[in-house]
Amino acid sequence: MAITLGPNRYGKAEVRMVHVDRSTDSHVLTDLNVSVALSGDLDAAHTAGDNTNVLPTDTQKNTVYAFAAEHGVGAVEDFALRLGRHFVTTPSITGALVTIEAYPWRRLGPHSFERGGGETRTARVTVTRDDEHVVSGVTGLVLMNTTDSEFVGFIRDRYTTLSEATDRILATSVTAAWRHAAVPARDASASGPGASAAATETGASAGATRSAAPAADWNASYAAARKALADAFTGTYSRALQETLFAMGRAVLGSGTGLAEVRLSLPNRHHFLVDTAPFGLRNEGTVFHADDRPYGLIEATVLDDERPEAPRAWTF
Ligand SMILES: O=c1[nH]c(=O)c2[nH]c(=O)[nH]c2[nH]1
Repeated sequence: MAITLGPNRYGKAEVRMVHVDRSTDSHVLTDLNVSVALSGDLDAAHTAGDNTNVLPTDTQKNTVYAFAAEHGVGAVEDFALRLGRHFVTTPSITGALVTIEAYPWRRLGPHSFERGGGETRTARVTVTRDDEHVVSGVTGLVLMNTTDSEFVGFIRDRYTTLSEATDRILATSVTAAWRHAAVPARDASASGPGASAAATETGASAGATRSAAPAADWNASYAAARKALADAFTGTYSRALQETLFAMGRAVLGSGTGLAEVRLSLPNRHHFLVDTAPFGLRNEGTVFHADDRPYGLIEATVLDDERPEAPRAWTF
């Protein structure tokens, strides 16, 4: 039996960083959870205990803080790209995955904020010597329709007890991630705080084959995609959560230019009508039990099939 080392990666996970931009009287608060995973010429670290090629995860964590201190944060996609491009300048490191969760804070005043209980914005950036991918997304976006949802016509076998529902609650907590077809070239993306510093770094992007695109307004793109998700959920008469999912995926791809693919994961947050007959009361769709588990889990990828696939964007 020959035992060899398979694919591997390593990095600092979940660097919790809060950044306060004080450059205006109205402070800008950014609350992030940043994870880094690096790959490259790391066989000897695993097989011979030789750390010559290892950039410590502690250094990776420090780099996250240092980049924010030096350049500010800006859109999470730009911050992740700056970090990823930096890490692959280390000779032994050929690939970097930077994932970011951005926690929402609602402004209460110029320097006061209330933590939003709502959704988390996400970014997943992969950088190698040859290509770059940006996937933006959202998780924990909880939506409910109190009507305009049915579920009928499904298979019935000897184990089926479910009644057909012609008017039910449809609720879900959306996890969605959408892939941008092109990534702005280093110079084009170097806008916002610290742009000049980022633009003057020497890096691996020189000579790499990347599909260059104009500087992206990641924040506007995120807002449009998020609105498309909510509008499609609200506006679709649903014969199954599967149908709603596809409508949401189509809406995201149509929400802006340059979106190639969206992956959706939608738990069906079941709301069961409570039987009030034992109390001599009718329940005409007013009193429900919100069940937390088990739940149906509806997942799919929706693609613009004129754009090339990019499995590396998801499986790094
Ligand atoms: O929208 C639904 N899709 C299903 O596949 C399913 N299965 C089920 O029991 N309820 C539902 N609802």
